[in-house]
Amino acid sequence: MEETEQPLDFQALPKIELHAHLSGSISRECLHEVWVQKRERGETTLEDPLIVMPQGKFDYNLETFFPLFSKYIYALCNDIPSLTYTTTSVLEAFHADGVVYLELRTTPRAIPSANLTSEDYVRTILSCIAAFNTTHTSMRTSLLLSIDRRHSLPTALAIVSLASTLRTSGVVGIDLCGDPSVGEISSLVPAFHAARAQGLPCTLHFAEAPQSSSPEELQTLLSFAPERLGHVIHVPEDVRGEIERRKLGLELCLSCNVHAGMVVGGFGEHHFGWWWRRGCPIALSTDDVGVFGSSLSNEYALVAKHFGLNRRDICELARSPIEAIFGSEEDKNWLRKRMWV
Ligand SMILES: CNc1ncnc2c1ncn2[C@@H]1O[C@H](COP(=O)(O)O)[C@@H](O)[C@H]1O
Repeated sequence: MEETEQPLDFQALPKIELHAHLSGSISRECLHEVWVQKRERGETTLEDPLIVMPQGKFDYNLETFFPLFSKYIYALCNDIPSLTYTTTSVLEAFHADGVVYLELRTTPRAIPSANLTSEDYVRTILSCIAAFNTTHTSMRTSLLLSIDRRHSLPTALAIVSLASTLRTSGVVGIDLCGDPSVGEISSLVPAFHAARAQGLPCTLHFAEAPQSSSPEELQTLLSFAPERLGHVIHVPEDVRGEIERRKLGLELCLSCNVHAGMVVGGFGEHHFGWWWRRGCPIALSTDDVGVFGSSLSNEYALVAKHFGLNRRDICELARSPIEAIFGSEEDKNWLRKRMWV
């Protein structure tokens, strides 16, 4: 920040969040509340979330991070009341942090113990979003459906088909996510071709770890013609050039990358510095604020501090993802009027 400037209120700054995984965005306090309720009703034998994920612990690496979902959070958020409660709490937290446009993403999952299909799961999340959009008109939220790297082709195709069916109900695109150390991307090619054929925009976790950054994998991912990429960490120079040429939207998650040890050198060395003002829209994003503990307003504060961005730069940065949202032209116009200059 420049010496003469008033300090910027990063919470009041209208912000766009484009890379937030629903289950990873649930705060541990919220998980604890769900756990207390379930324990009182004799519905869970799980350990207290505040013991499993102690307050103040944010240094999850990729080995300890992914099992949090499969072994714990999914076992706790496993019926309509817990899904509704946690989703609404996530929406409230983004709203309170000054987010005006949110593309939340989630992996459709069936919950047989509650008799829920993966479509029921997605419809439950969509109805929370619709209710919140109605009551909180200063923030607009829509949903991306995530394909996990470990999914089989039939599952991935079913997710694309579900996204297509639910387009009029708040689904705006497809994401590719999951543990970067597992999964064979080439088997999923037909699913992304199907998404393309149906006009569904795509964002992909890209070069997130060395294991998921081979030249073959990066070329395969670029062949999906994605509109946006997430993380973009281990990207060779020629591929960076291609990303710049295509002006792809970039979802950069600084705290996640630093806390999880996915980048070296800390915040000041983050590749945000390389991508800033290269012509690609940049959406600073939280990834999993429930796990890594940094709100979107804090991500803007971190960038201002470590890269010396002044008020005007921050407003330019906050506006830059308008063109990269998967929402409508009307959403873009609405944002153009609301975002600070
Ligand atoms: C380190 N960053 C990341 N990289 C890759 N995938 C991630 C992720 N953070 C979250 N997920 C994906 O999102 C799921 C949880 O939310 P949903 O159940 O879908 O709402 C995780 O299981 C993982 O597949």
